[in-house]
Amino acid sequence: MLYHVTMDVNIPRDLPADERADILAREKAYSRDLQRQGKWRHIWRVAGQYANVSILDVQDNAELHEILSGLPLFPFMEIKVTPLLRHPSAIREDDS
Ligand SMILES: O=C(O)C[C@H]1C=CC(=O)O1
Repeated sequence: MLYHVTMDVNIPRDLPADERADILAREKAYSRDLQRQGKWRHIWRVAGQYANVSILDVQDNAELHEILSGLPLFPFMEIKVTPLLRHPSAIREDDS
């Protein structure tokens, strides 16, 4: 199943710099691993915001929840999920 996910990040200003750097490094590795697996298909920065728009391709709601709640930045994110399905007018065969 495909999901459109928006992640707004809000890291507290008083988080120690080394802790922040550690979380960001773990977040990057976690996200890249899922991209290599094909589960995190797209990630885009939202211009002018510390936020991203992503497309995830996972088995079901339970797997999506497991992945999102495992994000190192999860405690500092507001996440919105929209489930997607193929549009009847879509012409790309390799995109569902
Ligand atoms: O920077 C972000 O948008 C938050 C987060 C999501 C993946 C990643 O590497 O960082």
